[in-house]
Amino acid sequence: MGMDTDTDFIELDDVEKVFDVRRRTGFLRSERREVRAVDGISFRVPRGEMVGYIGPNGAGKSTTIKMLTGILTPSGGRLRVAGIDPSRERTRLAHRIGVVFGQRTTLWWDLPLRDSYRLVHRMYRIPDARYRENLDRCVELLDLGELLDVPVRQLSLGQRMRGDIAAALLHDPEVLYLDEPTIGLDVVSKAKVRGFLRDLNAERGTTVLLTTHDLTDIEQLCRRVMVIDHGRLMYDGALAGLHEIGASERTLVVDLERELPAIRLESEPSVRTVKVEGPRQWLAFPASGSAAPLVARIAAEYPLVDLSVREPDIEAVIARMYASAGSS
Ligand SMILES: Nc1ncnc2c1ncn2[C@@H]1O[C@H](COP(=O)(O)OP(=O)(O)OP(=O)(O)O)[C@@H](O)[C@H]1O
Repeated sequence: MGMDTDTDFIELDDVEKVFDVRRRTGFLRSERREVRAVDGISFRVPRGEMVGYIGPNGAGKSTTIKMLTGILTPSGGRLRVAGIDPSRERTRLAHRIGVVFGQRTTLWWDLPLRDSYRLVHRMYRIPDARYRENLDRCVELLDLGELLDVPVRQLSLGQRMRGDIAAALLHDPEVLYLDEPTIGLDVVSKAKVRGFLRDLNAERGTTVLLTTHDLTDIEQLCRRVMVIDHGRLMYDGALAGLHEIGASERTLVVDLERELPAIRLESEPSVRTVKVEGPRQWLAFPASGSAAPLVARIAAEYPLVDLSVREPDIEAVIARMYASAGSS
């Protein structure tokens, strides 16, 4: 275990996962089809990094995570986590990774949290002192004190999620895979979970791979983000880079005195009205240009009440990335 496992802590080289799907096409007839859920992905994650892994539904995120835990065996390519081939040594790897799926719990539904944790304690053969120390820490930082004796099924979604995160951390994993850890949570619970993950990463150096549809999670937690679509890596880099990709257009939000047909400016052909909602209209214009002449023209030709300029947000940027990938 030298430098290599630290810089290439998670290692994927041209990893593929192909599913054979049978589809019924008629009575007694079916056809076989290949679904390339992951289609040749390569990346490295150094120890201690917190990386966002994002993409639209069906992009291949869960399939990647399942291969990283050893639940699924890759159809091709090479994959290592902490130097371990996950599907070959799933049990050995299990002692070094933690997994949290936002959509389903790994806790025992009818048991109080405390009992679930005791089972985890035994399953992973965690030394007693270590277990107590980790449990105390999680209880304090995740605010679980009052919840320990409540059966899991009686917990709110946010409480359960915090309970799940604690369960995944009791055995001191070096890597944490989080699949939608803030899905369905209210604002306060989201903030709590994010704060906890940030501290965990900073204090313990836990490597985190985070899948989410909530880009605020990424904004607040990850400096690096990977975007996957159709099983391929579309982007791997700083979050700021995603902004740049989309910086080609800004939006002018115009409030008129009354509802009018979409604004059209003969003198500004590069401006498009992208949305009309009552007296409010949204106009997209090139970021390289100035908004001032545009504003002057609109004021001259339309009954203008108010306006504001909006910078592109990453949601829009990613949507556009997908749109351009789909049309190529
Ligand atoms: N066991 C399976 N058998 C057949 N096809 C599968 C299987 N698991 C996933 N797929 C297909 O592989 C593709 C990728 O699925 P995957 O669940 O990895 O996407 P995802 O990015 O996690 O999506 P979501 O955000 O909706 O969870 C999809 O087309 C999916 O239908």
